[in-house]
Amino acid sequence: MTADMKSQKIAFIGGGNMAGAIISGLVAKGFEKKQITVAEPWEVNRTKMSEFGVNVTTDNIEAATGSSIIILAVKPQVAKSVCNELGQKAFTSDDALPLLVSIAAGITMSSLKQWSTTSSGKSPPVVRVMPNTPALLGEGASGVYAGSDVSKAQKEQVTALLQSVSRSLEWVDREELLDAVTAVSGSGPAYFFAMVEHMIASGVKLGLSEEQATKLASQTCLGAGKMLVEASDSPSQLRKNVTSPNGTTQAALESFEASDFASIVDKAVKAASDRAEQLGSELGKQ
Ligand SMILES: NC(=O)C1=CN([C@@H]2O[C@H](COP(=O)(O)OP(=O)(O)OC[C@H]3O[C@@H](n4cnc5c(N)ncnc54)[C@H](OP(=O)(O)O)[C@@H]3O)[C@@H](O)[C@H]2O)C=CC1
Ligand SMILES: O=C(O)[C@@H]1CCC=N1
Repeated sequence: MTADMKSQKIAFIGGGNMAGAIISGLVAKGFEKKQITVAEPWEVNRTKMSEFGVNVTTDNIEAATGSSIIILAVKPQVAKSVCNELGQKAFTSDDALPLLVSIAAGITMSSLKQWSTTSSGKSPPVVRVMPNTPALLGEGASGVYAGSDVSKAQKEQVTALLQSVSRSLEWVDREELLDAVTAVSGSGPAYFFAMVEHMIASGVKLGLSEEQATKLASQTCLGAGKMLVEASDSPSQLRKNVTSPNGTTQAALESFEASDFASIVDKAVKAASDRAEQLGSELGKQ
């Protein structure tokens, strides 16, 4: 972490799953616990957040006031009311407004800026980030898009923040590409969890104990993931390396293909991307 980041006050508005994953990663990477404040209405989540040693409050304005970076970590459906509240009550200084970093799926930069406009007509610089829950272990993948009024220093701060929790950090130059990021890596962990759930169920049907099947399938997912990231071979070559001619893997892959595996995955990823776009347009009209 840079010395500059150590002096920044960072507020999270919403202390749920994704905020918890990011905060856990930040604390593990040496961010000062006292530089982070989480505003969260639900006591159960406040207790979880306070276990990280960070400041916790129920008051969004208290968390946001004096912070140079405000991370909007509420559900998309709540983003408008929170932004309105920040614009009207937290962004009162005539000085430069803090950086608003939204992780909400689909919610567009123009909605975020419009909703958080102050009474004097100013809106904060906004960065949209699409992280994922492996941030919890410092193994996240994040996509980022910055508005044109975000300074170079602010981009560097966002990079430092996200690099602490993400192995892969991709800046995109068109906002709509964040819907693709959401569909591939934001929602992506759930696809692998679902695949492992099915593999465990199949292993149990074939006679393994649940514990054995869980350990074998989970470690296989981890091992394959590490090979994808660390080996120089492409995913396709790695698949070929496992697939002996007329062997067991070929039998399994042919079964996948008989159900049009590529089309199943393509439709699912497109559905996630479409839903992100739809959330942005539906909620943007409110
Ligand atoms: N989960 C994931 O894998 C990912 C999520 N995201 C995005 O992150 C955002 C948060 O998702 P996630 O963490 O899963 O959701 P959660 O519901 O777990 O967290 C949101 C938290 O915000 C709280 N909240 C509700 N209203 C307010 C308010 N007015 N002020 C402050 N806090 C409030 C909620 O409290 P309560 O429960 O009491 O309503 C809840 O604890 C979403 O916009 C999502 O699109 C992005 C990438 C991945
Ligand atoms: O399911 C969702 O809408 C959020 C965004 C990406 C992952 N979870």
